[in-house]
Amino acid sequence: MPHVGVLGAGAVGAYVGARLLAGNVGEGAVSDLKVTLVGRESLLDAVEANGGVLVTHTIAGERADHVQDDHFVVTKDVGALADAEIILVAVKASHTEGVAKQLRDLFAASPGAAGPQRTIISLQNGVTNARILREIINDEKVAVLAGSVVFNVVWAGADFSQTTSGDIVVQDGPQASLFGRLSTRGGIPVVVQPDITALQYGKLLINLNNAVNALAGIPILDCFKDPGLRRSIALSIYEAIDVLSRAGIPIKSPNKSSIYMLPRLFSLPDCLFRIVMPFVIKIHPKAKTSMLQDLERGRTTEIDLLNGEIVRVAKEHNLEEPFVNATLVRLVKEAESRGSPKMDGEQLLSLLSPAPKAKH
Ligand SMILES: CC(C)(CO)C(=O)C(=O)O
Repeated sequence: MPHVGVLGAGAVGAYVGARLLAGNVGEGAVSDLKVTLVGRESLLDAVEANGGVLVTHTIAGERADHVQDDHFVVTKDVGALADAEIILVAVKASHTEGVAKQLRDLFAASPGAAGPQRTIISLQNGVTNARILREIINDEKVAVLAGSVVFNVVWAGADFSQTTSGDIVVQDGPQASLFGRLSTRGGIPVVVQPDITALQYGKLLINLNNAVNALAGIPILDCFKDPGLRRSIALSIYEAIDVLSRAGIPIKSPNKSSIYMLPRLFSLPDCLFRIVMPFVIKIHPKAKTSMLQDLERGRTTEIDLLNGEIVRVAKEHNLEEPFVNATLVRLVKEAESRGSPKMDGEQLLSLLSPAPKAKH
């Protein structure tokens, strides 16, 4: 019976864990599965208040599955992952180093508890997590695979709803195909690829909309109705593509549409945007980016690893500071202490246009 652990069972982590169970336990299941969700007190409380049941809604709403806690464990204790063959890391990118140290110590204290091989799959936003986990854990019996979740999840109580379409992409390696099979049976298709770095940068470009969404403070669909907010997203993506290409970093789309089309799509006038958008991605009216959800929960965001990564790459390659993304980093950092400023498109666009240089 495979044991899959989720370390950082927030919106995405608990959703993926619950979908694995929905597709792989009970009547007609091909394999039996044990899932351990390591999360915060709020998850434990929500599951208890819901009679030990987790509910998941897939994007089209065609499936609402209930999984009972005789199939899973929810806990705050990382030690519960000692015998997990596969550990999905879904903590915020700012916590990667901390959990890597916890896992390193756990594995050192329980060698062999999960058999000859452990696999860690990073399901986090950003491009550096798998490397950090690999470097800190530094154990030849532990494979660390990069991964990327290309959809959004909104969490309320013990209810987890997938609110945009998209798959999971995972770097090939030990147990990647087992995870892929389990997840696909649970209704989340997994694409396994030998190297996913270019795809991770592609996902990062999609994630640049998180900052605009967080500053607007409204659901993604409402955000996309404002041409100024759409233009702000387009500007940040154009600028990022420019920085990454000048730095020689390849970019590949993690979904079916071309990543280079994305800023053009966001620059379309309302009437065209409304026609084209549904062909690119399905979005539920409740969808809010993880960055806005973080601001609403009073947490620090992943801004440094998203728009901040573009600023970092520019600096590393001695390029001019990317004004739009640097400004978004500054504004989101201010919002982390004050809450979302709930800007409209015109307000945000005016801040994203550099002041004209003084004439001598
Ligand atoms: C909404 C989505 C899918 C893309 O920005 C996301 O990854 C997030 O919320 O972090």
